Amino acid sequence: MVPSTLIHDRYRLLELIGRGGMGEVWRAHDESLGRRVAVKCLKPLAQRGDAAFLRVVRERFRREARVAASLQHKGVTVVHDFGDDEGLLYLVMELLEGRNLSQLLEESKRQPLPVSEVLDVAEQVSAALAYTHAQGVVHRDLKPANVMRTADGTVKICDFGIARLAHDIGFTAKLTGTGIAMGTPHYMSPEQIAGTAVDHRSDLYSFGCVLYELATGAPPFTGGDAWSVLVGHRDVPPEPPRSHRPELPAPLEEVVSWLLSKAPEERPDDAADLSARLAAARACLPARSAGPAAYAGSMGPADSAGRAISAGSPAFVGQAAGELAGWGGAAAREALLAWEDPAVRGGRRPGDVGADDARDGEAATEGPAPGPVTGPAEAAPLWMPGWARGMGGGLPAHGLLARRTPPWVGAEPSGLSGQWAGGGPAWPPTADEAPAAVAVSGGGPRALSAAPRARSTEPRALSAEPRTPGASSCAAPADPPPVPAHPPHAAHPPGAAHLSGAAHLPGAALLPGGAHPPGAAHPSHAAHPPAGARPSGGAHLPGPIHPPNSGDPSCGAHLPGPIHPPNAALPPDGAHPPAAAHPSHAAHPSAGARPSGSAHLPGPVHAPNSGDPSCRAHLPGAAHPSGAVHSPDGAQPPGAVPPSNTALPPGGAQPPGGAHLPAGARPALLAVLASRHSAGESLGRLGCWGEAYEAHAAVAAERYELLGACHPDTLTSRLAAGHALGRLGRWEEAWELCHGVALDRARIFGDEHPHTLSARDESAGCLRRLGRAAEAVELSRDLVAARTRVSGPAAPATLRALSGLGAGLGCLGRWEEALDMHRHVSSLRHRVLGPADPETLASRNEEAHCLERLGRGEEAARVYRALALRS
Ligand SMILES: Nc1ncnc2c1ncn2[C@@H]1O[C@H](COP(=O)(O)OP(=O)(O)OP(=O)(O)O)[C@@H](O)[C@H]1O
Repeated sequence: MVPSTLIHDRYRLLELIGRGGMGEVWRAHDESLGRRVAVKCLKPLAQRGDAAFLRVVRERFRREARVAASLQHKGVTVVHDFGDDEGLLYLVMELLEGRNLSQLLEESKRQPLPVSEVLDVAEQVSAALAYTHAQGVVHRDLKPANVMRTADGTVKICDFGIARLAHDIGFTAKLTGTGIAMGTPHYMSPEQIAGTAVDHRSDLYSFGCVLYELATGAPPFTGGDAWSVLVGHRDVPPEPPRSHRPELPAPLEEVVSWLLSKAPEERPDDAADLSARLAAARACLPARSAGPAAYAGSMGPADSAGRAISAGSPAFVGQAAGELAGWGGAAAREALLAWEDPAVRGGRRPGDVGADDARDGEAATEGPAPGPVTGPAEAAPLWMPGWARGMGGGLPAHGLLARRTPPWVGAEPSGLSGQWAGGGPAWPPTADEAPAAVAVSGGGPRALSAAPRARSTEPRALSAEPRTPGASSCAAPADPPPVPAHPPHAAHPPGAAHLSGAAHLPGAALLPGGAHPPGAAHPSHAAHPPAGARPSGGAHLPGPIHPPNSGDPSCGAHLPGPIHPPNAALPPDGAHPPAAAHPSHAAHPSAGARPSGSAHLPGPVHAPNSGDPSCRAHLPGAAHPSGAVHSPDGAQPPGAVPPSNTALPPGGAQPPGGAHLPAGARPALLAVLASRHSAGESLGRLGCWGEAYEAHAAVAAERYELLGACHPDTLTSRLAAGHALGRLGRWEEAWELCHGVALDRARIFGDEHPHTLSARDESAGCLRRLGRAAEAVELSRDLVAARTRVSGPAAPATLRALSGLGAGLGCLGRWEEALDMHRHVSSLRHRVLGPADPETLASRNEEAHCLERLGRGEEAARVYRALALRS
């Protein structure tokens, strides 16, 4: 948009106030009523060219705007009007003259606010939330940028309803059924991160994060990268605010900690419940600051003479330090003054979880912070993760500075002020792109070539055990997988190779305590994929990949080494000559000795439940780790597990790695990996596919090392890495990974196990994307048959397979057949899931698309119209 634009012949845009993920906010003039207003223009969506989808969005916008307009509370921004001006969705609000809390923090150089102001904001926001929650309205994206403080000190929450709209359309939660909200990572509740049900208590958690930031200067979790923030919310108890600022009144700390309870049921049930404690906190204030903060202008705290002062100014520090003297004495006063010290400000900030210097460096290379550079230039990059800048969390929202576009809007050309251009994945994914609870696409062998995260970068305070197994889609098993810790290298007879973990030599019993029989292969070989071994990876399953006591049928006690691929050039009994034990002389088959990735047929490799004897019998690392490729020249080809962690040191010394951890460390490390996996999932849901990929690849590599290539968890991670790569558009690699995992799972679980089928689903999707439609159709037909046998003809998974088949037929130009398929699916979904279910709507949409392609425009339009009404 440009200044002077007249919207709906009524609202003249005057000046851009700011820009967020959803659109731009303008100071405007209502020419009809002759008053100043704020107009939020949503970013245009039309370029997506999906008429039905746009209708759905418009309808949702209207619905949410109506809800927002119905809210009447002095703590909620008034919505006067909304509309659709030739495709431009806009919202007219009262014009708030003031600053949002993010701006206030930036302007105060991220100094914490004086306590009286924190309390003032707490009281006003809790009153507003108590009201809106009583109306049944959940904000879902509460953050400092969405809370305005006006010149007279009134605090108002913005964006009710609009945040929900963003949630609905931005990340297709409704369309895929994943239930994930588009939230701001620094303020996201654990349940938003987990993608589970979100209610008003999620707002209370976000509110706790906001208060934490106001009180300490930083949100509770601000790690050096995305996963550490997400893992922090999910698993790490926040550091008590008073550990950062001892002078905070204890009741205020209690309120913040209560709000930040991980489990919703442990939070207050009602924001009104906070009032007593907030009053108690206010009672702790010295008399002169016990009342509501005085405001002079809109810039922040006022000095004793009522002049506006900058929070970073000496006057501000003096004032706040004066408060401290009342509660915490000289030490507290010093603590606050220390914030002024550049050395303190440049170091770790409250809530940092695991941001090591290397990561900080990485973050710093991502470009200049989009926020106003009001603080010391060196401070922000050191503790604010680069990815978060692009996501708007806790960052200035006043939009006059560059801001990275969220991935979901990146694909659309801007129709506003030209600031939103950028590439991004196609959006939203269709239902068949998201067959599992978390959408799956593909990934590539290179998924595993990323070096694993240095352990030093892991959250320092991660709990040793998974907090709520099963709560996330890939929680660690309550008990670690049955992989005994490897005894110290010294325990092995000289020259003897070692069996890794619980792997068994054919005919050889595993010695108690994981002792290794002489002659067993060295575990490091598991990490040295032989020639021709192929990678796997891909689909992202919504839960632990293996049942709780995952008796891996083919790998026995979780072979820590590679899986033997079919047709591998191995001795029939699977035993390997001693020479093969060391990677440097391993008897890697030549590249031609086994089928390369593309030579594998995408169907079953072994009979169902065959208990793949090769998998059980082969020594770990012997010849064929399924998860890796070893090129003849020894270079790690795409998909190989990073060699850095796996190289066998000269002289046969044990390589560093999980297999050599002290036994007690293993469960903790596995739990950390599970958390990191979940964080990767959350990143994916947030559209950060590059980072999701890195997280999954790193976890895959570490699981490979700890658990072996054919452990179900390793495969899950590899599949997830593949999925992320697919979302990055690297379909060839995605297919390699998905296909490989499908093969491995077929061996481990059997051909018709749901996990196997999920991976094959993904393979089919990749094939379609690669234009290998005939193969995709063939695979989809097999899948439909298998899903029907396993789950029944109307099971959601079967319907997704059918939908994939329809999509493949469409790719082949067989639109009539595709239409039949989609109609069949939508009628079943209609019956099973209901007419308004997103999956039902998605298949109706496919139907309409087929009709269009068949030149049956009127019928297509009818379906689109029905869809728009339905939504
Ligand atoms: N009614 C209003 N009056 C004045 N300024 C407003 C009003 N509503 C929002 N703003 C300001 O406009 C700017 C942009 O707001 P917007 O809601 O688009 O972005 P955001 O909340 O920072 O990000 P996102 O939309 O991604 O959550 C912010 O600085 C916000 O404080």
